[in-house]
Amino acid sequence: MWDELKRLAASGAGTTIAERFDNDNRAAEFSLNAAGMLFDYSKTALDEQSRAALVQLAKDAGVETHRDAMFTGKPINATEERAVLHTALRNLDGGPVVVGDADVMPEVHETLERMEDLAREIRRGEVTDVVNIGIGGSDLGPAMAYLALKPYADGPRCHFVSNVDGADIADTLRGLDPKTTLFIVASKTFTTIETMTNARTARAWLDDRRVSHEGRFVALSSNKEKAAEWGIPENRVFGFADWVGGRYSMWGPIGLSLMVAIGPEAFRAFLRGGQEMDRHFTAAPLHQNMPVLLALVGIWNNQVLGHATRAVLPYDNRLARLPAYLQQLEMESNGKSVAMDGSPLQVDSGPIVWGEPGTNGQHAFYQLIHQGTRVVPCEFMVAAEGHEPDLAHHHDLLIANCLAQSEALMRGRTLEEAREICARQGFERDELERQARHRVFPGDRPSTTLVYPQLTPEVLGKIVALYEHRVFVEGAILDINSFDQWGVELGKELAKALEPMVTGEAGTDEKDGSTRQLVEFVRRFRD
Ligand SMILES: O=P(O)(O)OC[C@H]1O[C@H](O)[C@H](O)[C@@H](O)[C@@H]1O
Repeated sequence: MWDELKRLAASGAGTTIAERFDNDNRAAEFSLNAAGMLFDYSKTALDEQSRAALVQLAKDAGVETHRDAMFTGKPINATEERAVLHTALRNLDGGPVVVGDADVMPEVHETLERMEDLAREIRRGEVTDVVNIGIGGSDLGPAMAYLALKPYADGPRCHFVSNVDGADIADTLRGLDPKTTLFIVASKTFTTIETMTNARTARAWLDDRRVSHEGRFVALSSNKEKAAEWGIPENRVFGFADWVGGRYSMWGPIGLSLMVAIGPEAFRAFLRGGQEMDRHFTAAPLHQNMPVLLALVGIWNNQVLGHATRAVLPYDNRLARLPAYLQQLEMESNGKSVAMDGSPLQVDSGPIVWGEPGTNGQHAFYQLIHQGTRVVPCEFMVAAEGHEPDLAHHHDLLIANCLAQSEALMRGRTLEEAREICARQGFERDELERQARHRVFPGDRPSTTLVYPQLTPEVLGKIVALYEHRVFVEGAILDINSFDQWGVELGKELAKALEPMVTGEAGTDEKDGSTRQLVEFVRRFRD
């Protein structure tokens, strides 16, 4: 099928995206309205044939069987022999979900209710600031969502400390009152060096100010023993099972900071949104299935056409951390070189994901997107309505900018048009020709646009679940295990060995010349 797709791509290469709009129905035929959102993928090089071939690719890869295996608790994370059931965390009014021979839903509900009790208590009490200490999946989800849902945040202020760089926690704690600050230590394993180092620093910060630890710490972890060892009382520990992957964990205890900020009701709305996307994903046929289509467009651009990156461009300032969140979700899930059976991948792994909110990006890196030599498929997203009714004219401009970019990418500007512009500006002959060439836009650059009504908790839930399932579908098609992350281990091991070299307790003889030189240079400032 890959060969067939490449053949279709080559045979379609002579037709531009803009020319494909000669068919009046293209916009409707190459978009999907589901779960209250519109996903428009008509500004891509796909045609009916290539889309059908991609749907067939998904079928051949057994996407539906894999999907059902995930939702029914089969151990699809085969390198760690774990089920993958973050969807159970948002299965609010769904049926039982069985892992092994036990229904996991009673415990999911019980934990959710305990979280809600604590969140209510915190929101009623004297806590002014909540500091979530976590990294990766124990940071990016709640940090992204806290910013996204600022209009709903009526609880204590939340802060997110992730980096082992002392600057992070120092800057966060400066100005906070130790008597009204609550620390949430969020770590699935409760062994992550960055998080445990920051948590110890938080404890020392309280000690230095002679404030008792009592009631000041909450732990979110799968490793309840380690959390207990750390001295956090059992009723302040919120556990989750190993079938919740770190980067898929914001729906459960890892979302506590968000729940405290926006309140349990709004958090439930977020879960409901995720569940609605799950229902769509499990019920809709592949060719009318939003996560599947988003994945197929991704596969087409990346593995078939060979575009190595994709830009996520939310025209929504509150989604500023979404690209970072998606970098972990997509790249930690699908950045792998071997198939499930350990053999080398036959095609490229998942793409490099990056992005920034529009319109800021327009004034920075869009130059390359429009005129660079490489094609960057763009994923635009925008809300029909903002949260600032008094500033509706800002929102109109925001939408206009978003739509203008996808139009510009597709249409481009011909040399002829550029010459006319230059002639109007008074350039003549050779100079006109030279100037005109700088003003040409190649066009024919693909993009998709997701439009949602407003960035509410429910809509955010839908968007996050949409991307989770997109990653799942791409992983299934590529025959990748999207749920392990062995690629992060080597650096961790080497860092452990390097620390005593940095402090001078161990020599660097065994290291390569470059590493030795770098350590020695740093050490010059220490002695
Ligand atoms: O939640 P933790 O166990 O502290 O893990 C935090 C993060 O670090 C790991 O190295 C993984 O790469 C991430 O997937 C994980 O989210």
